[in-house]
Amino acid sequence: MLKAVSKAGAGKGPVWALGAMSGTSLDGVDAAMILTDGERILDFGQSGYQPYTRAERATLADALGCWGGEAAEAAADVVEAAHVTLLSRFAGAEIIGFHGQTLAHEPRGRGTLQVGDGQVIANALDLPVVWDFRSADVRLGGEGAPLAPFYHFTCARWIAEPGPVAFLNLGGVGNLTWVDPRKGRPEEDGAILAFDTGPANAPLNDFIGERLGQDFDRDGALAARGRVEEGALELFLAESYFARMPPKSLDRNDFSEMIGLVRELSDADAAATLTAMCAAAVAQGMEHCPEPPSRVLVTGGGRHNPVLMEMLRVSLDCPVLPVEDVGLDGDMLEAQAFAFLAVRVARGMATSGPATTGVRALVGGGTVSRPEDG
Ligand SMILES: Nc1ncnc2c1ncn2[C@@H]1O[C@H](COP(=O)(O)OP(=O)(O)OP(=O)(O)O)[C@@H](O)[C@H]1O
Ligand SMILES: CC(=O)N[C@H]1[C@@H]2OC[C@@H](O2)[C@@H](O)[C@@H]1O[C@H](C)C(=O)O
Repeated sequence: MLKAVSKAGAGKGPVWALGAMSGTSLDGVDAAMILTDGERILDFGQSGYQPYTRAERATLADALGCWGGEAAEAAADVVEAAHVTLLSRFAGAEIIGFHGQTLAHEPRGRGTLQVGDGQVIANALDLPVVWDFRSADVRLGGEGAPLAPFYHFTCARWIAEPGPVAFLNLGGVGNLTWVDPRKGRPEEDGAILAFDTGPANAPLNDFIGERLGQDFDRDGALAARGRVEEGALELFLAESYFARMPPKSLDRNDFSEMIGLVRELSDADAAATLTAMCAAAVAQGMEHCPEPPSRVLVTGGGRHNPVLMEMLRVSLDCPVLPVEDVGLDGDMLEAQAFAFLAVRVARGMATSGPATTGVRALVGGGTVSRPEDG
């Protein structure tokens, strides 16, 4: 067992790593394997998804914003159980990258909290587990998020992108990574600029849940029938977050009050307006890119929403494509990112830096837990 981590840690060759991500949408856990040496992607492997039940989702939702206590412990139990169920279906991994579920994120305040416990996962799977990826970055003055950008850089190299390109993740929260793959490594000056754009699907999901008891606006069907309320959109864009220079990051519920801006509207108009807010936040964020990217490659569940994708196409000055168009898997990219980052942590490589989280210097965040005997 110990051999596995020292092998992944000390060696230079590629290893199969298994990454798992429980995102801010609270829909479930994604897991994926990649073959990597922490610098390159050599192959993609098995992937899988474990949805949370309605009751599990409610337990997680109740714990959002908690820094401890019973609600957070109950959430940790749910997260650990779902991960053990999902990850035990995989074979051949040498190391696991376990992101966990973010319950609270206040990088300039109390810190950042992802549950559950990587040691529990290490013991159950009998593999070394890298986890708590964000705390070290926050302790050193960084935002602790986003962390996928070093992986996005590597993806840009994998697709042999000739110049600057942007990756846009549309999960519960949105995040944008501008990368210049002409630079040799993600740590180099000018290789990356990354930040959270604003809320993405979370407020829309919450609204749809509140009004219609559904999980989300499937295929944008409701928004497609609505009209965007420009006044509400303007009020939303007046939030100081959008003018703030990156790096910057958000907690899932930082913009939860924006539902108030659409409360008086019909279901369809409210859905259209919340969808437009997500797209407008991205458009504002694009202004921060050091130079225009040739295209925006979209990952995360929001790329399945044709209304949102069309709004992005109308408001951005470059092609907007799902990452599948370049051969990547937009449902698994974040899980792959934490597999990649696990190998980097095990090998003492950086996982974030001034251009991704605003941390003072390059930092390799993450704790390594090895399986305990017994
Ligand atoms: N067919 C679809 N139509 C509309 N929206 C969709 C569709 N499929 C997924 N979504 C949206 O995508 C969300 C899930 O996205 P994803 O799995 O990327 O989120 P996450 O990984 O939990 O979040 P984050 O990246 O913020 O951590 C769903 O909750 C829903 O809002
Ligand atoms: C604190 C936290 O969990 N942030 C998530 C969240 O979900 C999207 C966005 O906000 C991003 O900043 C981050 O996740 C991705 C995987 C990241 O770290 O790159």
